[in-house]
Amino acid sequence: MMDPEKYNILAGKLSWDKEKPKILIASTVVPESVLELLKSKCELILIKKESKNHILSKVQGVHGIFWATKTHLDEEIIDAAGLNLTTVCTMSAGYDHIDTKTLKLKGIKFANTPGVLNAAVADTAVLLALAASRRLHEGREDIESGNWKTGLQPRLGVDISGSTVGIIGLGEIGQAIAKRLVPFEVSQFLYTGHTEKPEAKSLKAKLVNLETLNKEADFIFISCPLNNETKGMINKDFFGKVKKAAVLVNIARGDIVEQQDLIEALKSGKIFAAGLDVMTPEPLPSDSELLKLSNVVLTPHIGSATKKTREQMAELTAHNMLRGLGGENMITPVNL
Ligand SMILES: O=C(O)C(=O)CO
Repeated sequence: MMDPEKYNILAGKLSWDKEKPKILIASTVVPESVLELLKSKCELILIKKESKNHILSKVQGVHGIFWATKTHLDEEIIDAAGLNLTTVCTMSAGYDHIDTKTLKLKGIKFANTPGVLNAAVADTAVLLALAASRRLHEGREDIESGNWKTGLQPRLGVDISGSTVGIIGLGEIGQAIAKRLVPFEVSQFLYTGHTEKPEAKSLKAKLVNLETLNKEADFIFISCPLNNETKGMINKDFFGKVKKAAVLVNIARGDIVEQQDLIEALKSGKIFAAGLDVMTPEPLPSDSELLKLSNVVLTPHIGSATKKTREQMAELTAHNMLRGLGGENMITPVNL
């Protein structure tokens, strides 16, 4: 349910001098309650097809872009919007699909939706870690193919209890993953990052470099943003040093991992298993080699896909948009 007071929004007070501002909403996933709120203040231009040409044909003259698609919001679309455009809000935490350089150059305000999805994404990470380490996919295959052996199961998994968990990027999502794993009796948490995180103290997590995490972690969680520094960071070199019984979980972005190198590592037994919510490309083609591997558990980028979380993301995006258009401080702006 929408709570107009939640963000202390100027919902009632917001008014425009002349006509209502126009917002392009590139989404079919925005809840009706959020559309209603926006409709009361703005003229909405709804994009029902995710095709770039369709978006280009609708975007001209808009004041705001509410972006809830993984389509690249690139310079061409931003240019096509024209000079009215003041505010872009993405209904996502990550914004590697947004041309922030062009937004900055043009002085366009930008906001994302951090925070509200931490729990859902961290839950997905734990789901994948357990599923991959306990060979969920292979077990299912055994049942389906009639290969379920009687007696004690020979397909042995690896334990989280007593393990060393490495978290690449101890931001809010990384911390939420670690907090969920504490009751699993993890032996120690390692994390990588540029600086020590104050929150790491209560988790007794130790800041290490990627090389140390690579060599020591039994479970490796990727929870950092995709950028020039992290693109392709988990590659052949990494898999050359990883523990044979290690489990890799990626809930961040597919491009942080060199996917072909991961496939080779999974096939050759350099790594035990992987649980991936993100991959390259998305959607993954149905003939991808990843789908042929038994030691991989895949989910189709469902990290934030719960009803409550998506409603909260949409609400936050809407409130950012109204504030941005109204010249107020946005709730979760990105400093470009
Ligand atoms: O919001 C995001 O960036 C996500 O990818 C959620 O899974």
